[in-house]
Amino acid sequence: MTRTARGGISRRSSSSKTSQCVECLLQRLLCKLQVTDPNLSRSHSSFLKMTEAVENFSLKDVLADFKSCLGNDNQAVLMDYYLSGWKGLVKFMNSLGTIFTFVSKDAVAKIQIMEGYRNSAESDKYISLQSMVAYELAAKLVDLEKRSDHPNSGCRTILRLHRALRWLQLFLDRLKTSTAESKTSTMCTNAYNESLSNYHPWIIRKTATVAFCALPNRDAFFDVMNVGTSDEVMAMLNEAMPYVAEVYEITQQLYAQHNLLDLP
Ligand SMILES: CCCCCCCCCCCCC/C=C/[C@@H](O)[C@H](COP(=O)(O)O)NC(=O)CCCCCCCCCCCCCCC
Repeated sequence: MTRTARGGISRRSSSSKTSQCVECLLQRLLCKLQVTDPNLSRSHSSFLKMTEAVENFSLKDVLADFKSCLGNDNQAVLMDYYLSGWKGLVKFMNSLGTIFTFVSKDAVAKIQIMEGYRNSAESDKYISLQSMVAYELAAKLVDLEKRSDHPNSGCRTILRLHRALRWLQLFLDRLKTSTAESKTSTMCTNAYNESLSNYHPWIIRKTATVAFCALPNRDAFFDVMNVGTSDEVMAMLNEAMPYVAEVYEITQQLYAQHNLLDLP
């Protein structure tokens, strides 16, 4: 199935009245959540309370993990730093409120699968994404056509995170060039539509799109990043984003080279 077919117009246009009804329900659910759960409020002051829970957390450290991923030669992507970066992102996402739990749960499950490999007897085979691909392919541990004997191979699990990393890259790129008036929900939705949504079924796409509406505004978002002033956030993003982009590109090439970009 091609990207276009998965996220395509045909699927969207075929879902007429039913889709509108479900969308309506999701919208109502979201409105209700925003009224009853103060954590979901978009107001700056209530969002600041959330930052208390993640006091010592800075997005700067998270993005630094993606720099460390590249090691010294910038060729291999080191697994432990990659997973550490993801764990930090999950922590950040959890601070955004319960509405994002369905996203973080899935990311956590995937991180745990990979940590399981890193703590197994084959730990050294999973030291980098490159060694993982070489090992799993040679040992025939990857379901290439259909999920069956190896439903949670490292290759397919990392592919899901890799696709999500593209969303992150596009979202942070937008944030980097945003102005005080820019809406985080719009930036997030556009980044999602250009990337991850192409791999998600209709119901996940709709739920994700509704959840994005609960994102805090840009200033509050910057506060929870815990990096400093807007200018400092921008400077940090300018410095860190090339590393995220490089990790993405190296992984993309690795998967393309081995025909692994469509793993079921
Ligand atoms: C900032 C707001 C966070 C928005 C997150 C955007 C991503 C939305 C993705 C919705 C995923 C829904 C959950 C289910 C996914 C799975 O079906 C699906 C396929 O897996 P399967 O083949 O095993 O079934 N899984 C995936 O595609 C992997 C999704 C992993 C999502 C991780 C997103 C982490 C976002 C980190 C946020 C940090 C933001 C920092 C910005 C300053």
